[in-house]
Parts: sequence; structure tokens; C-alpha cells
Amino acid sequence: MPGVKKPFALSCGDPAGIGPEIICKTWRQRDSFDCSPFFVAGNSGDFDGLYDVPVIKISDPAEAKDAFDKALPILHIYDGEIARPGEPTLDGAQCALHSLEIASGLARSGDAGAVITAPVSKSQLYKVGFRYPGQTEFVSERCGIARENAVMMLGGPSLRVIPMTTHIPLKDVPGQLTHALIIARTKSAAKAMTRNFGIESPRIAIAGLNPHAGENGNLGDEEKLVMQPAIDELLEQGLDVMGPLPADTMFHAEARSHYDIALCPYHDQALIPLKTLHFFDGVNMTLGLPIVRTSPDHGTAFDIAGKNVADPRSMIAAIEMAATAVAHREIYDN
Ligand SMILES: NC(=O)C1=CN([C@@H]2O[C@H](COP(=O)(O)OP(=O)(O)OC[C@H]3O[C@@H](n4cnc5c(N)ncnc54)[C@H](O)[C@@H]3O)[C@@H](O)[C@H]2O)C=CC1
Ligand SMILES: NCC(=O)COP(=O)(O)O
Repeated sequence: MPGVKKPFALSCGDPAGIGPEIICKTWRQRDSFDCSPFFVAGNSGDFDGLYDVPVIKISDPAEAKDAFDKALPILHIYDGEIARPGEPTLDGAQCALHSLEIASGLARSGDAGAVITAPVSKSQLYKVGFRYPGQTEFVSERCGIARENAVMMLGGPSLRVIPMTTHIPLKDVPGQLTHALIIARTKSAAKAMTRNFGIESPRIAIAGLNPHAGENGNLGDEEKLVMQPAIDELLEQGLDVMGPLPADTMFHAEARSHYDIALCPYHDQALIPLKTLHFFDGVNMTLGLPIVRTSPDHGTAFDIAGKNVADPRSMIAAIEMAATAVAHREIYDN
């Protein structure tokens, strides 16, 4: 129904990880930030009595809003064993996968305003038949978007990055860094900056692949042969793009003030600066989807699960970023 804001659906992530803990802590802190009401799709047993947070079982997402002030609403979608923190099991991985399916489905159907995915263990998911590099590709396929058009963006208050290639071996990166990929990722980034964040003319920086962006072809020639022609084409199309820039000198504070988002040829080039700056408040957002999907930028942290030391700020930031995107899309998409 237009004008009625829907609650956000949170998947529980691997229940033996810190997902349940950061979700409970986020609910407890709901009055300390502009918190959109949310519910969790999961096994209510994984949340019952956790950190003294009251839970309430709901049978429909529409019940979440009224319940949210009083208790953490749980859409109980999995009857399995109760997870033991730090001890991942196949049953827990099934629960995580089922939760991801239901929560993203509710965002697709419009019953939830966005999906926020708690961390999963990719290796655990692979053991129960998950055949995607990550949640990004799973959600995009469920949305009918080809995985090559789903774009992983990570962002925090002082930096946004896109790894142009994601979960692939480093040796495969040069082969996959094509003219078409650079054009597609940059255009997705430009559109997403406007659609999700209201930045009308986004400034985009592109990192080179090789040390010193190839040092004029002496340290690798992908910049000259592949990257520069793509960047020239993007400039001709009117995009505000700069690069290929040496990756080692483009992430200090003054350099970051010249762009709104940085695109990098491979995963760690983008995620190392992002997680250095924003490990505890960074967000992973999938661009190019009809729904809003965000996630904390950290993983399952099995090593600290159950010890009451997990920091919920990244989950809180994921909910805030989803709300920002929902609000901007109401303007941009209508
Ligand atoms: N969004 C997602 O679903 C993501 C999932 N992963 C998955 O997580 C699993 C573990 O990956 P790791 O590389 O060990 O990364 P990790 O982020 O789980 O842990 C790295 C270190 O940071 C600490 N840490 C992480 N989040 C924290 C928090 N909120 N508060 C306090 N300390 C925190 C952990 O205790 C650990 O020492 C892998 O299976 C990986 O696939 C990794 C990144 C994102
Ligand atoms: N390194 C980021 C990450 O692993 C998150 O991937 P995804 O599961 O959100 O696709």
C-alpha cells in the first residue's frame, strides 16, 4: 500500500555466529538511533531469553510494527535444534539458508520494506548445497537479476567502495577485468549513488590493477589496454570518472574527499581500506536490485559468539543505510 512503510526483514545468519547477539543488541538500542521497525526470520529458540531481550512470535510481517516497541518480533520459520554459539552445525546452516530465502522473499513480495542479512558462513552453506559465491548472488538471482548485474558495494561514513570482481581467485582477476565489466560496474555505481543516496552527479574514482596503476605500462599493461579506454568511453558519456589511480595513494583522507565512490579491480583492494576505516560500522549493500538489501560488513565471528562482546554497530548501520535507500528510492523511482 503506497505511503505505508513496511517493517524490515532480518535474516538470522548462521545462528551459531554473532547474528542473534547483534540483532538482540540492535533491538535493545532501538531508541538510540532512527530505527525502522524490523522482525527476524529464524528459529525463535535461538533468540528466546538471549541478553534479556523479550521476543514475540509473529505469524505475519504486518504484526511486526505494533509488536516492535515491546519485544523483538520473530517470524518463526525453522524448527530445528537450538544453536550453540561458536559451534556451527549443518542444521544451523539450513536455518540460515531458509531464513535468507524467506526474508529476501518477503522483501520481494513487498511485505517487508527491505532485507537485512545477518552474516552467514559461506563454507557451512556450501555443505548444505548452497551454490552461490555469496548472499549477493543468491538474492540477485531470486530477484531475477543476472548475477553479473548484481553489484557488491561496501560503505561507511567516510568511504564507499565497489570491488569490480568479488569472490574469485586473484589469478583470475586480470581475465575478468574486461572493458564491458568496467563500463557496467561504473554505470551501476553512478545510478545507485543517485537512487539510494540522492547524489545527483556522483564523482567516481577507479583504481588501477597494478602497482602505481601500471607505471605507464612498465609494471603491467591492463591500465593502458583495458582500463583507460573504458574510462574514456565513460567520460564521453558524461560520467564524472577519474582513473586509473594508483591504489596505494587514493584512500587517505584528502584523496577520499575528491570522490563519492571508489571502484577497485579486486576484492581486497576495496575491502582492506573499507574495513580498516569502518570494520565496526561498515555496510554491505547489493546494488542493481529491485529490493533494498544490506548486511553488516563483518562475518560470523564464531570465535566470539556467545561471549557478549560482539559489536552491533555494523548491523545498526545496515538498518540505517537500508532506510536511507528506501527513502531515496521513493523519490527516484516514482
Ligand atoms: N555478510 C556476510 O555474510 C559475511 C560473511 N563472512 C563469513 O564469515 C565467516 C568468518 O569470516 P572471518 O574472515 O573470520 O571474518 P569475521 O568478520 O567473522 O571475523 C574477523 C574478526 O573480527 C571479529 N569480529 C567480527 N565481527 C565483529 C563484531 N561485530 N564485533 C566484534 N568483533 C567482531 C571476529 O571476532 C574476528 O576476530 C566466513 O565463513 C565468511 O564467509 C565474512 C564476511 C561477510
Ligand atoms: N567480503 C564480503 C562478503 O563476503 C559478503 O558477501 P555476501 O555474502 O554478502 O555476498
